Amino acid sequence: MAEEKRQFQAEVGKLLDIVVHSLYSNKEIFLRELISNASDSCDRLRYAALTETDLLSGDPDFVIRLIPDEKAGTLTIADNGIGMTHDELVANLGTIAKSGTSEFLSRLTGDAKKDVNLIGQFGVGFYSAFMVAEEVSVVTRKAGDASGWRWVSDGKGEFTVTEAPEAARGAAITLKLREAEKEFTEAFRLKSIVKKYSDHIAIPVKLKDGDKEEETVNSASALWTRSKSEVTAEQYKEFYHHVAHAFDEPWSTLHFKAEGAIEYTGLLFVPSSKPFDLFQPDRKQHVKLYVRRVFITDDCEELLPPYLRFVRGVVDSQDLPLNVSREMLQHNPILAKIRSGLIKRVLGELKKKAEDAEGNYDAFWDAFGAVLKEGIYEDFERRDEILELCRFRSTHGDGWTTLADYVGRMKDGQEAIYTITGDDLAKLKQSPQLEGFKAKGVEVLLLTDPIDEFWVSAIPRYQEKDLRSVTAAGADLGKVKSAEADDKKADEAPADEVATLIEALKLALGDKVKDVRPSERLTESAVCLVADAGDMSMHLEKMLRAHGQAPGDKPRILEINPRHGLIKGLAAKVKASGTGPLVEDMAALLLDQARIVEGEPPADASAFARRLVSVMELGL
Ligand SMILES: Nc1ncnc2c1ncn2[C@@H]1O[C@H](COP(=O)(O)OP(=O)(O)OP(=O)(O)O)[C@@H](O)[C@H]1O
Repeated sequence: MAEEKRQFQAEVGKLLDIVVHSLYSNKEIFLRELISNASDSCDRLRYAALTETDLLSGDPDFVIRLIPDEKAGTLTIADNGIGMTHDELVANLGTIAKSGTSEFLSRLTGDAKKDVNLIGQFGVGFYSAFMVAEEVSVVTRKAGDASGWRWVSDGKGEFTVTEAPEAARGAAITLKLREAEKEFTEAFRLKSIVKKYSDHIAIPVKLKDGDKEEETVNSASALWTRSKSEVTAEQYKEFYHHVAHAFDEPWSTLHFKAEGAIEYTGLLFVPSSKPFDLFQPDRKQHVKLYVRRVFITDDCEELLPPYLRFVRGVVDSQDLPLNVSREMLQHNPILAKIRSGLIKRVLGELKKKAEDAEGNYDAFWDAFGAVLKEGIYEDFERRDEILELCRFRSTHGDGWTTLADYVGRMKDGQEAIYTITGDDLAKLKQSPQLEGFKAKGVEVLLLTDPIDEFWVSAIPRYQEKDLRSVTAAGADLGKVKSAEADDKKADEAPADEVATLIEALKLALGDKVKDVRPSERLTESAVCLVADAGDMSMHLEKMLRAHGQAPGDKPRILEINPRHGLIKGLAAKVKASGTGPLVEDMAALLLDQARIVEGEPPADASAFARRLVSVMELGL
């Protein structure tokens, strides 16, 4: 077959451009990436060979070889792992299969300093070879195939693929080093890079230094099988980088051995920064499953629930059978026990860090709180435990609060834990719905994650206290004692005038509102909109509408503030001279204004403008 020329997918082109223009300050990490890929490839073949032993024929011992050639100025990283077919080669090294790639690339700014952090979260894997090489060739043969392929590229938009009958099983990546990067042929330099980043790789990494005997340059034992006292913080970190394809510091490292009826070892990490794909719809968990040190899968949903998908690492079971298939994993009682053991450990660790002043729990919460909160309504059994781990913004100061602290601050007569949902903290704080609560010193939780809408309505109670939205009708503020707020009663428009005004407003607004009623919650604003008990909250409706799935506009309840000058004036006017076009215009303006404060446009913008102008003219 003749040489086949192909273009990189546009996204790869863009990524390569950034890589080549050297965003990385430490280029040596290319070796970690390539060794990491080689080790994954051996892991996958080891697993495949459990059922198809022929795949290992003639070459049963896995090894990764580093072959520097000073004269030619090349470095080869060769493995005898699973290798790639022609189509896999084209797909794996010509496209990026990660979900969210385009979205990620669109976030790059072109400013090297900012982009380097983003790229760090994303990981460039194989493509990092182009940081040091002017040309990269990959010679590969898939285990079980008779013949192989050669892939060559200078990273400038195109690559070629030709048949390579001589290819050995696995993959050999040869880098033609740039003039300035020739140091990567020096044995001493390579050894120190392997020690630094790849010591924990469970497969031997061998280096041939000139005429000297080939030597193994890593420890080549699975890190999680070593005892804690033998592993340094640096080694844990490097292992985390390898297993998570991450670049940040782990926020927390859990290394443990469960013994008893079911035995397994775990080495788990909680990252310190958000991975770029945290909110992908698949909500996949990321802990790899091993059985007696043989890699089984990195796609085992049963291992951890979606609300712990920020956890990275490995679990190695003693008890599962080696030939465990995906179907067998599905309702496996051993796996179910491992899963609850892992959840317990992770939640226990979070609790410990939350109680430790030095634990930097706020940083964790900032990054992953929104994910953990999914557990409040998905893991009924551990709901209370998860709720205790949650942190909230509230009208009480600027920091985070726990629910327990909130309950401790509840006022005499306050029956419920009050919440308000929205998408912007600053705007929420200004919401007219909060006025009455602020006046009575009643604290309100300010919830701004999309997930909040769902769990708030799903959990009715915490410590025997109802959770109630301030925007829902019937938020019984009346029962909360407050001398200052009670004084304001005296300021209200007379009850009969208010009743007449309400009738006039109902008549003018018709079915645009579900009801009109006097408000207890307003102190400074004239009006606000609230959802009737049992109706969807306005914020949820807005969120659904943004996703094109909301039911039509539901009429809301318009609350009026009988203590507000405008309402008092309007009530007196209606009492004295009845309703008319001006009152109708004002009614419509009041409703539109309440909508605007909720972040919604007036129902009819031109009618709104016309009414506003005519009312303003009267004021002159
Ligand atoms: N030595 C190898 N042997 C077999 N397949 C390989 C090898 N190196 C890379 N691949 C294939 O190419 C794919 C892309 O590799 P690349 O390093 O870009 O990404 P990755 O390892 O999947 O993820 P990350 O970018 O997070 O490192 C791999 O998923 C794998 O399928």
